[in-house]
Parts: sequence; structure tokens; C-alpha cells
Amino acid sequence: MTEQLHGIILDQINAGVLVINSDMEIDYWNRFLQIHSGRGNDDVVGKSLFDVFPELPKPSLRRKLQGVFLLGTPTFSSWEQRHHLFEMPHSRPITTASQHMAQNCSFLPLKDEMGTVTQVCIIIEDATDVCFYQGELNTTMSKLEKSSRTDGLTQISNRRYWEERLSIEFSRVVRHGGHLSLIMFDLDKFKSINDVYGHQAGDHVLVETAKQLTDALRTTDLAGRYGGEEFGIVLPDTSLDQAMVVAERIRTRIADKEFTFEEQVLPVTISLGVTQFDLSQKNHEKMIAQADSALYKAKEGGRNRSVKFEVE
Ligand SMILES: Nc1nc2c(ncn2[C@@H]2O[C@H](COP(=O)(O)OP(=O)(O)OP(=O)(O)O)[C@@H](O)[C@H]2O)c(=O)[nH]1
Repeated sequence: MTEQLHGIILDQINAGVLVINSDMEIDYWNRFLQIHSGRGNDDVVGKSLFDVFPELPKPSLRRKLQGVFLLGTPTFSSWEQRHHLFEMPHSRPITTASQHMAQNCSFLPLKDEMGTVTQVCIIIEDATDVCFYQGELNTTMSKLEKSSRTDGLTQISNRRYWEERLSIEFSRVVRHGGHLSLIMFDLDKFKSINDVYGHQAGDHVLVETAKQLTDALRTTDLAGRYGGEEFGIVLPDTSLDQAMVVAERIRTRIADKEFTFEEQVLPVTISLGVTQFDLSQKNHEKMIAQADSALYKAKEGGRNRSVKFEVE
């Protein structure tokens, strides 16, 4: 009765069950494996595990199994460590990265009356769904993470993330020394672009300006949209003179570019304020305030220019 019951359960269970002896030969396998592996009973029972399943990682799996025989303690292998051990197609109506079934495998010692491990039972669970949904979750999380630090219009860093990065760079130079510069810039007479050509034309200018930045800067520099038509650029390992060169490069790039919207040429220039880290600054906000004050001077001086911050 009990043996019959075991047989029924083992054949109905939605997991693979494989029993091997200490010679690594297969003593038993259940219906799940017969169906999923596509192999016949005669080709499996009594045969070597590694001959029947040549895809198995022989040296490491042999060590794992020998450990169970020797120590008598169970061990596991998860799909997160290794996607699968046994190459079997999955039967899920979903598209997954792998055509094979993701698996969680348990290796359980079977002992005789003396407590000696005579066989190891391997239980193979189909983890394809979990693996698929975990993948979906990871993709969604990284999309969310990216969108939480991106400005919706210009697709460059938003103010929160940009300022966070500036404050990290600020702490880094406080601790380790070195250079750090900051450029703040603002589009000139942007209100009149909106007023004359329309808000959509204004948005187009903001998007194009951000693209110019992405193309002009090093990957270690970080541009962000600070406010409406104000942008900031963090320049790690950059002196004030070097930052002025960058500022001028961006200024001329924008001034020379022809911004068009619905076949109209838009007059676009920017004014820039530049400062660098020094020990008198208490925090990164002080750097922003200094760059902003230089930016104000650039506006006062006639716009379309870069101005260095200088202590008065
Ligand atoms: N189209 C568009 N306009 C914006 C956006 N954010 C801010 N603005 C506009 O930018 C304009 C900024 O105007 P001001 O602060 O007067 O500055 P300005 O006209 O650029 O003048 P100066 O900075 O002195 O050269 C305002 O009209 C805002 O409405 C945006 O996302 N899209």
C-alpha cells in the first residue's frame, strides 16, 4: 500500500526525481523526467548519470554528490547560481531568454539502517516561471531607477540626481583632494523664444541643447537640468582653467548650431558661470551659488559668454 502510494506520488509530482547510487548510476527516475528529458527507460535506469546526461558539469557535480555520500547532509543548487543542470526544454507558454528549463535542484542523502548513505535523491524543480518573472522585475526596476534620475523632457539627469552626484564629488575632493569644477548655464532670452515661436519651440531648444551637452562632454562629466532653462555640469578632476575651456567649447557649439523649429531659425545662445572647488566652500550648494553668481555676471556683461567666479 505504502509503496503503491509512493509510486503514485512520485509519478504525479510536478518535479523530477532521480535516485543514484554511490557508483553514480541511476537507480530510479520518475515520470516527470521521462516526459521532459525525452529519453527512454532502458537508456536511463542502471546507466551512469554522466553518460545519460552528458551536459552535466561532471567535475563539480561529482564533487557535490561525493560530499552528500560522505557527509550525509543535503545540498542544493539554485537557478540563480546556475540556470539549469539538466538540459530539458521548458513547457511554459512564455518567452524566456533560455529555451531550457530553469531549475532548483536538491541533493538529499538516502541512508540505510546503519546510517550509511547508499543513494542520493536528486529533486529537480522547474523554476522557469520564477526565473522569468525575476528577469522582468529586474528590467522594470532598472527602467524605474533610470527614470527616477532622468529629466522627462531632455533625457539628461534631473536636478535631484545631478545635485546628489555633485555632492558626492564634493565629498570626494574634500576627503581625497584634487580638482572639481562646476559650470552652470542658462539659455539667453529664453522667454522671448517661447513668446515669439511658441512653447513647443522652447521645448525643442531645451532638448537640442541637452543633446549638444551629451555629445560635447566626457563620460565622467555629468550634465543635468537644474531648473526650467538652467543646466549644470559637474566636471570631476578638472581645474578652473580647464573648465573654462569646456565652457567656451559648449558656448560656441550652441552659438554656431542652427536651431530650427518648423522651418524657422531660432536665435539660441547661452551664458555660463564657472567655479572650482576650494577649501573655503562649506558644501556643494556654495559651489552652485558661486557658479550662479558668475552666470549672473555673464548675463550682465551682455550674454553669450563664459565668466569665471572671482571673490570680490
Ligand atoms: N518651453 C519651455 N520653457 C520653459 C521651460 N522651463 C522654463 N521655461 C521658460 O523659460 C523662461 C525663462 O525666462 P527668464 O527667467 O525671464 O530668462 P530669459 O528669458 O532666458 O532671460 P535671460 O536669462 O536674462 O537671458 C520662462 O519664460 C519660462 O517659462 C520648459 O520646460 N519649456
